[in-house]
Parts: sequence; structure tokens; C-alpha cells
Amino acid sequence: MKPILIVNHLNVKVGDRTLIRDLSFKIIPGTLTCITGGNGVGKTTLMKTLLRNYSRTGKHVRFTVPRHKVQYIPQFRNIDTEFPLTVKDFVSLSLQDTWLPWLTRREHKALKQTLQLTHLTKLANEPLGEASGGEQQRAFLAQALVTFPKLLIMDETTASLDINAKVALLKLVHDIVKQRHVAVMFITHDPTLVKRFGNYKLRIKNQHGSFEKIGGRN
Ligand SMILES: Nc1ncnc2c1ncn2[C@@H]1O[C@H](COP(=O)(O)OP(=O)(O)OP(=O)(O)O)[C@@H](O)[C@H]1O
Repeated sequence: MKPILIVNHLNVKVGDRTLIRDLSFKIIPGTLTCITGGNGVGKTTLMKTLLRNYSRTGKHVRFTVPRHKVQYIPQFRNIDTEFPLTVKDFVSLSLQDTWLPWLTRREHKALKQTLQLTHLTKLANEPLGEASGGEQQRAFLAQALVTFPKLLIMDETTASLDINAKVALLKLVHDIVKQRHVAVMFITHDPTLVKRFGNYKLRIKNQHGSFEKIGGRN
């Protein structure tokens, strides 16, 4: 299957400091790749490097999909609990790329489908600030999914959740990977999640990355 992202002999740096050397791997559609490694090894910096070097022809980082088909959910999102933004409005912030101040029929359809997919339909008109941690994470996921990305990069979005909520979110992500045939790169410190939901694992240690298939999954 044609990869979405090809990384070839990439060095990842912050300033003059090299965090990861000679990294190579490929991401294919419909798979979940877990990125693991100790604190400070460069997982987040790797994701930022990939996005910063987005190119269709690059030697070290090459994407085969347009930039708008790659979405990133960052590690920290601050939500102002006082701000009167509903779940639905928050999710639609990724839409509205036309000059129209309202959503098109197609955008409405995408919004409705995505709210259903992420089990947020009932909460659509509730304030995001009042949603639980797990519900907010689903809203972040929905905001990224509403544009139908081909590659979704998630940076430890489960860090603030308890284990049951983490498993529930990853189960949902895993189902979406299969249903929408999207590729997900997911940074995590949690071996249980890697074992249970990952198709591939990229482990970063001592400035090197090892990329391997997990179990018998594709
Ligand atoms: N903008 C920056 N300027 C200087 N140093 C940075 C910058 N961003 C990251 N670093 C450093 O690069 C190293 C890797 O950071 P990074 O956040 O990529 O690690 P990580 O593997 O994602 O860590 P964690 O698991 O703790 O989130 C750290 O030592 C960090 O302090």
C-alpha cells in the first residue's frame, strides 16, 4: 500500500543539539503507530520537525497527501471554562475555510457525521468548558477529524485522563483508523495502550529510533 509519509535518514535537532539520528520509517493508511521513549528524547520535536518540513518531494521527509490532509492534536490545550463556546462550534472551527460566515451543506454533513463518530451528538450544544476531560479529548479529536485527514498526529492527548478514559479514547481512535482508513501517529508513555491498540511502534532511545510491527497486526 502507498505510504502517506516516508521518513528517510532524518536527523532531528533543536538548535545545534541532535536529538535523533538517521531515522527512517514509513506510515501507511489505516494503521496506528505509537511513538514511545523516555521524557525528553525528542518525540514532540520529531512531530514538529515532520510538520515543519512538510514536502511532497523532500529527501528526508516526504508526504504523499496535501498539507491540509495532515492534522495535529497538540499535547496541551488550554480551555477557558468561562468562554461560551459549544462543542459543536469548537469542532467546526476547523471548517469554514470559505468566505461564507456559515457552514455549507457539505460542512454540516461532515460536522454531523464526525460528532456521531466521536459520540458527541448529545453534547453538541453544551459548553466545551463544562465537558469532562474525556469529552474534551473527544472534541479535540473531532475537530481534527472533521476535515477528513489522511494522517492524524496525536501528542499524548491522553496524559491527563485516568486509565479507563485513556483506553476508551484509544479504542475510539483505533475504530476510526479502521473505519476511515486514516493513519494515526500517537505519542504515548503507556505500554498498555501500545500493546492493545498499536499496529506499529517507533521507539526512540539513545538518539536512535527503532520502528517495528506489533504482534501479527498490519
Ligand atoms: N524550542 C526548544 N528550544 C530548546 N530546547 C528544546 C525546544 N523544544 C524542545 N527542546 C528540548 O529538546 C528535548 C526534547 O524535547 P521533546 O519535547 O521533543 O521531548 P519528548 O520526548 O516529547 O518529551 P516528553 O515525553 O517529556 O514530552 C528536551 O530536552 C527539550 O528540553
